[in-house]
Amino acid sequence: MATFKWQTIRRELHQIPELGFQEVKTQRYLLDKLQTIKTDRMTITTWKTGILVHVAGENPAKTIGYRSDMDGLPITEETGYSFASQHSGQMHACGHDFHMTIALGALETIIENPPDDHTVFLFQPAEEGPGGAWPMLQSEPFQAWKPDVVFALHIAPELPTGTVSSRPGILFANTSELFLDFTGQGGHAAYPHLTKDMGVAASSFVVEIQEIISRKLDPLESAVLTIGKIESGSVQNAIAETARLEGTIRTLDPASIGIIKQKLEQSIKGFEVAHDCSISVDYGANYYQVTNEQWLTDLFADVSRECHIAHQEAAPAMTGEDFGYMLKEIPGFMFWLGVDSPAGLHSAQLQPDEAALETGIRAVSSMIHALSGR
Ligand SMILES: CC(=O)N[C@@H](CCC[C@H](N)C(=O)O)C(=O)O
Repeated sequence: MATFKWQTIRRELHQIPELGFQEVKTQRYLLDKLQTIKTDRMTITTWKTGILVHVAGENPAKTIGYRSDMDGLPITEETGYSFASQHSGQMHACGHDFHMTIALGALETIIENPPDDHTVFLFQPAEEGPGGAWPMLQSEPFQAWKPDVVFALHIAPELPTGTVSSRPGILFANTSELFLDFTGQGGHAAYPHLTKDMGVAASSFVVEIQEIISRKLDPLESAVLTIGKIESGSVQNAIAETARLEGTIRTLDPASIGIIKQKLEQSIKGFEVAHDCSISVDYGANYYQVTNEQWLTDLFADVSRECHIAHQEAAPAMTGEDFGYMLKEIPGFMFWLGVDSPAGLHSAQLQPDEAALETGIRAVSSMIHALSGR
């Protein structure tokens, strides 16, 4: 029965994905659900499209924070779900519908059986971009209830349901978005010699910059440079005057991001001369690495085993998370929750196993209780 309730909530949230700082319906939905479980112990406040919920402890010595992200992605869903996204071109393709449902479930468990310490549940907007963690961290409501310790989870499609995974130290990478705009001389497709073709320039650029990782960075450093979107031209028989590339840079060492940006800028200068064009670069949102505190990660492994949830050591991943900014200021950790989906994160076919909702709720609420009074 309880599983059915969380499944319903997850499905309702799945239908209303919204992009970063546009989570208006999502916020309304969560506020309505929170009203149904509201007690005198709970204080609810909003910040932008986010929500903070304070639950007073029985005998508080500190505040424990738990964070869920809220936003969807600009991806057109291809799951075939009967409860697929009702928002055209937007999808919960990174599991934030799961994350929010689990936070609600853990909150309800905590209300039913309050720990000694205070708890703060953070529903944070804009994780996929432009980044809600950093401004939320500095907001007045966050500072008023600032947790002494904070944690979060992320679904892991490649791990079996009923399992969790984490590691001490670095779990997620440093990231920087990358937006490049090429401008040259367009013209008729039949007269290429009279133009500066930005379709050709941008395509060559995508290929050339692969060498930054393979030839210009120390091979012992872990790094990714991905162009995920290419846009150029408007018709088959004209040469494009503009092109836009959108991508992301990822590194495990924060210093490597600077090296990659410097090499990129050198390539840009060379390309401007070689292709007689101008190229502007914008690094968008930058996230700091997720670094897990050793004692908290160890405690989580013990808690998981005690509640019969299989725990395995994770490897660092090149995914990014603005939760890294919270962990930079407050001791904490993040863990992966197995959801056994053949399609991965950011796939239009992502189908996490809803049985994992119960595992997530149990893992989070048990960890809050284990932390309380320590
Ligand atoms: C867990 C996850 O998938 N997070 C996102 C974070 C995106 C950061 C930013 N928009 C960027 O692309 O650099 C990820 O793509 O790893």
